[in-house]
Amino acid sequence: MSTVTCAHTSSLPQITLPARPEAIALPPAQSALIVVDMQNAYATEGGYLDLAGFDVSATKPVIAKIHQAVTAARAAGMQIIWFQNGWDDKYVEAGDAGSPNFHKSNALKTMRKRPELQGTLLSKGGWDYALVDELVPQTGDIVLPKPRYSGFFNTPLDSMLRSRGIRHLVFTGIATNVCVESTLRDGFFLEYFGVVLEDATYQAGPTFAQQAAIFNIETFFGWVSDTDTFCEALKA
Ligand SMILES: NC(=O)N/C=C\C(=O)O
Repeated sequence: MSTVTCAHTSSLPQITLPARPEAIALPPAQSALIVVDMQNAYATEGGYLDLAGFDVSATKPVIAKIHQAVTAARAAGMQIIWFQNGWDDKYVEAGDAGSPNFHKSNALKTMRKRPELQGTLLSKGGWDYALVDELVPQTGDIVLPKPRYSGFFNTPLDSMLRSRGIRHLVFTGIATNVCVESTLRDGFFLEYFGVVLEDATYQAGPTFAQQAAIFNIETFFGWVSDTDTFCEALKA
């Protein structure tokens, strides 16, 4: 089977990650493991997605897979980047009625429907905004707040990656079909190689949303692998 190799990092030490639609070469020192929005909002019952009517009951195994991937990536010298989605407690960063985000964000819509929740969902400093207890950033990791679905919008992500020579992004987190896919797509347009560890992600919505996102990534925007394969490849 062929292996995709970035022409600009091919002289660096590489691992070969078995993936779909084909294996991809990753130089660990020029790769980042991105953990997308593993906050109570997205992974814990009583958080935003749950309150908005999305099923989060099966996210525990995903948290365990992310922990496994982060541990292996850190040991291999990969940069770990934790995204945290949300806004200031007055929701100025969320945008007013002149922003599509005001109209489409299910967190903002849920709070308008249930005013007793106002100020609680995805608000910086609150429980909903916090990362889940099981996943704790360590010294040297980057924790990056982001105000929109894509981690590349209104954040310093692109310059942080370019200043470190990082061209390869390995994605985990929630939700596959929203913030994971949005960031991976924007990365593709910015010339980053994006890989998703399928079992370390979870969708917002029905399972077909996960399948469609994985299909799109595998077919058009990047590569798809899984956590055990990633950890094995790093060990080798
Ligand atoms: N982290 C995400 O994928 N978020 C999805 C929906 C939202 O933030 O409203």
